[in-house]
Amino acid sequence: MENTLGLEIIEVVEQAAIASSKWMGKGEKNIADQVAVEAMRERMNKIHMRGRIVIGEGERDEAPMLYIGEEVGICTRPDAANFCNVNELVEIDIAVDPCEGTNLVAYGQNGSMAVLAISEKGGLFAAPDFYMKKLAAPAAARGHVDINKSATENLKILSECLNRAVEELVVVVMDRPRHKELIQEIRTAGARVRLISDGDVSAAICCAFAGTNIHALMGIGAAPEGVISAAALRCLGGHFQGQLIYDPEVVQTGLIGESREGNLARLNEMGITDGDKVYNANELASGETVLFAGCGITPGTLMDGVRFFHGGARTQSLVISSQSKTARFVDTVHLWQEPKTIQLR
Ligand SMILES: O=C(COP(=O)(O)O)[C@@H](O)[C@H](O)[C@H](O)[C@H](O)COP(=O)(O)O
Ligand SMILES: [Mn+2]
Ligand SMILES: [Mn+2]
Repeated sequence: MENTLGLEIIEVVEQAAIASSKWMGKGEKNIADQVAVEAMRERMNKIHMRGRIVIGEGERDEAPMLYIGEEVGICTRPDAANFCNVNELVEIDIAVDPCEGTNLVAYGQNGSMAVLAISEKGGLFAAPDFYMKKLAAPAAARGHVDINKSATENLKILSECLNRAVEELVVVVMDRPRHKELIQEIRTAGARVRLISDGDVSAAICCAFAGTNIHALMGIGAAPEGVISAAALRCLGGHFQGQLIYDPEVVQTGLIGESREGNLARLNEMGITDGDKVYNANELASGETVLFAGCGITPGTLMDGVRFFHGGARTQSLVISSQSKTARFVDTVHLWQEPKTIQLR
């Protein structure tokens, strides 16, 4: 799967990032999102594949493009037989967030990316549009930290696994009222907190890279983003656990349905009978082959944002593969005109 898709999915996230970054700092989050969706979909539909969106822009009929269940790729077209040997192609599932951190783009802040994860059919957990309690940490702490333990206990374990004092640990937490106590607990334990307004996918992935000075992600963010983060961390061997949150009182912000009971019933309808189950990275991204791709829209810890120059743009992407066990940082110069000289720095 990697051989045929690797380069193409880089272009998919690059195109989404370039389109969205044109709206950077313009205060128009919906447009920054919409153009990313359109660009991602257009490039995706040029790939020789039979893809299906399992995490996308919303349920069928509610979002017109990249909606859950939408089929993408040349080989899903009615006239596919003219282009592809349909029976030979592996069916793949795709989780997308064409603009992860729409507010960050709209307000010109760091940390937004165009992201996607791919696996063979059934290889990604089709997370409902709910919230998810998340715990991400470096590979050295995988299986040692535990989402069921307190933040204080996990910080002590992290400190042992990483061989650094709790005071030397940095935990990313989304700046939300629901995390007031969590933030206090982390600070009391002695660790330092980096509060982010949006963009917890980037924070989760940073945990798996030494040198980012991010050692854990704790707290509640969106469930679909949890699956995309898990896909990357599964490939990198990092720690990721996620637990769906269905109680509106716990979340305190955002739309999550009317009641705890109603949400549990909705989960049941989707076949999720244990609403409290804790999923690890291998369960959220269980496929034999998993690929993650992300491209910076605005500058971030792992990747630079899109930089325009006269007649082109430069992007930085990250492609992670479970198959080749690689994390490739890809630096691309996109030329829209005949170049005279390519400016490297
Ligand atoms: O920041 C985020 C928003 O994603 P997007 O809508 O694609 O721009 C995500 O990283 C978060 O995981 C999540 O969506 C956020 O925590 C939602 O929670 P809230 O803002 O408190 O309702
Ligand atoms: Mn998002
Ligand atoms: Mn988004």
